[in-house]
Amino acid sequence: MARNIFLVGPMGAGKTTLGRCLAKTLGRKFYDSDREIECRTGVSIPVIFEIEGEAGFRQRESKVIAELTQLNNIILATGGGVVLALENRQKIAQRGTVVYLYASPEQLYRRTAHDNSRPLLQTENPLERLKRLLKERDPLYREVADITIKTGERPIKAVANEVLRQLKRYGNVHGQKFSAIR
Ligand SMILES: Nc1ncnc2c1ncn2[C@@H]1O[C@H](COP(=O)(O)OP(=O)(O)OP(=O)(O)O)[C@@H](O)[C@H]1O
Ligand SMILES: O=C(O)C1=C[C@@H](O)[C@@H](O)[C@H](O)C1
Ligand SMILES: [Mg+2]
Repeated sequence: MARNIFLVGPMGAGKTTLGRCLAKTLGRKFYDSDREIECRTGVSIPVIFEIEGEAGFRQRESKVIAELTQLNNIILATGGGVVLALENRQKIAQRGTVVYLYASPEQLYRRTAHDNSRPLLQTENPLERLKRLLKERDPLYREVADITIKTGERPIKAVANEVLRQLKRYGNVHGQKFSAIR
């Protein structure tokens, strides 16, 4: 049985985009904790933040993480704040190989500036917010990560290939067939 692959990292790191790409290449089922919360509630994340606050959202997130980490052979893109709760960090670290996607605050800003689906970035100065969040959370991402990948300015497919190389070295995709992404 292949171990789960969990993607962690800040908003805009590419967890959702890369997770989909990896799942397709590896023939595994893909989940996204943010999408799962939206499906279950029937509303968008900004609406959940508006009605229940961040605390309400975090409770829903922990419930989803507890359930999804029980599955096998999946690829899971997590929300950027999943690592804040110790219980989430423990479950993620125990139940899969964890890949931390790193990008600089400036890169994250460029990738997230075009959409308003991230309530924590709806501020006067989203770049400053990203810097602060990354400073606070980087040690937590590193605490759970088995593999850290700098996404830099590389296109998604190049990042996906690097993740695949590392996972292979790590033994996660050992024995599994996957076609290199071109
Ligand atoms: N390596 C990359 N190079 C260029 N653009 C990228 C890269 N990775 C992601 N992007 C783009 O950045 C945007 C955000 O990516 P994505 O939604 O996958 O991030 P995320 O890590 O899932 O964020 P969140 O935590 O908010 O869910 C998307 O438009 C995606 O196409
Ligand atoms: O970094 C965060 O705290 C968040 C990231 C997104 O994935 C969503 O989970 C939500 O917008 C909060
Ligand atoms: Mg995402």
